[in-house]
Amino acid sequence: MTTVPVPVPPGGARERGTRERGTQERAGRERSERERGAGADFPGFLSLEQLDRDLFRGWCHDGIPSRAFGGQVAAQALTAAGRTVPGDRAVHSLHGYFLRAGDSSRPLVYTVERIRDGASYTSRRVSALQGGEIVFTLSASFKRPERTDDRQQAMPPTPGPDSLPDLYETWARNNPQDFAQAEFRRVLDMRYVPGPPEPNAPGLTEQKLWMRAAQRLPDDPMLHACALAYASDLFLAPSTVLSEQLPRMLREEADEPSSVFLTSLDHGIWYHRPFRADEWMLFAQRSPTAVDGRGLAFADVWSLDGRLIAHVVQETVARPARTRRR
Ligand SMILES: CCCCCCCCCCCCCCCC(=O)SCCNC(=O)CCNC(=O)[C@H](O)C(C)(C)COP(=O)(O)OP(=O)(O)OC[C@H]1O[C@@H](n2cnc3c(N)ncnc32)[C@H](O)[C@@H]1OP(=O)(O)O
Repeated sequence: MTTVPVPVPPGGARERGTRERGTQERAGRERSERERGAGADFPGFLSLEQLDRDLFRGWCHDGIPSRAFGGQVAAQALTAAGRTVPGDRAVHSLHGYFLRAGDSSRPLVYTVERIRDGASYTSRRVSALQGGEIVFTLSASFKRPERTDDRQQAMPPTPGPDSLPDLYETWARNNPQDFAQAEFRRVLDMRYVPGPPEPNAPGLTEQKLWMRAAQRLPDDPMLHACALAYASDLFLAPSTVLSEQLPRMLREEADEPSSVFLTSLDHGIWYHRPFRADEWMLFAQRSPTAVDGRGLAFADVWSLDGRLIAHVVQETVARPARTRRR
């Protein structure tokens, strides 16, 4: 069963057998992760072994049952691209397609193509492979900084993160087993902003979350860009269908496994202004449409001091979950 357990993660009988088998496999894998020296922080989650000039290998943690977490694959692909770019250029946009489910028990190999090195802009294409098949493709563009006018809209009024409960505490109360295995806590602090009882406009779903890296990160802008990419794949998929269900998972009465199959199809990020991913970032998300088994969602990403630091767009497969094979 490859259903992504959103918004109410697994813990029910439906997924328990797989989970127990997974525990033994995971023990072996964690051992080998330690042997490889990968740490439980962003530098560890994004660490890549360089096999050749433009060829890298990385490992994904568990986290999304039966498939590698797309945010980690995208962030590792971006890390690989960044390793081939001169240090005076920062990433300003990326576009990726999730083509096959990644298997977190096996490494991913990242090949980087140097598409263009211009005077101002640098373009890279990355393919992430497993077993000789492409799992994810990324196009990323980097540029030298320029001094021009700075215009942005104002941040919407939002309760600050310090006034909101830790998302994991609520999660743990509702999903104790799942919580114990969540990899996300190792790298992300999260606060859910309670939304209005009714959507602001018919057909529109909205949700806001504060997120930041759980540990202080080194002063490497590329690492902060990759951390944002990682975090940005967590809650856009649910926001395409789950305006009511995401808040529901945070309440005590959340007891039913999700009946929705959600998986990220493609992902785009535009980075606007310098930021630190170890400081609070507000992901203000909205989804104006879901149809034909696909939902589209946008996130405006704000720093705590009201700077618009990025935009994220994602298309997601959103279907009723199959409980047995066709
Ligand atoms: C408080 C703190 C908590 C922190 C914790 C928070 C977590 C709470 C948020 C979580 C949020 C998650 C968000 C994840 C976001 C990603 O990370 S998802 C991972 C990244 N994306 C991917 O892996 C997608 C990769 N791409 C693909 O898998 C394929 O291209 C696609 C999109 C499925 C299309 O493939 P296709 O072969 O053309 O399509 P199709 O035949 O329809 O389906 C292929 C397979 O998909 C599966 N599938 C398709 N439809 C269904 C369905 N309706 N039901 C079940 N399975 C299905 C089946 O395995 C199917 O294979 P078969 O069983 O038919 O053999």
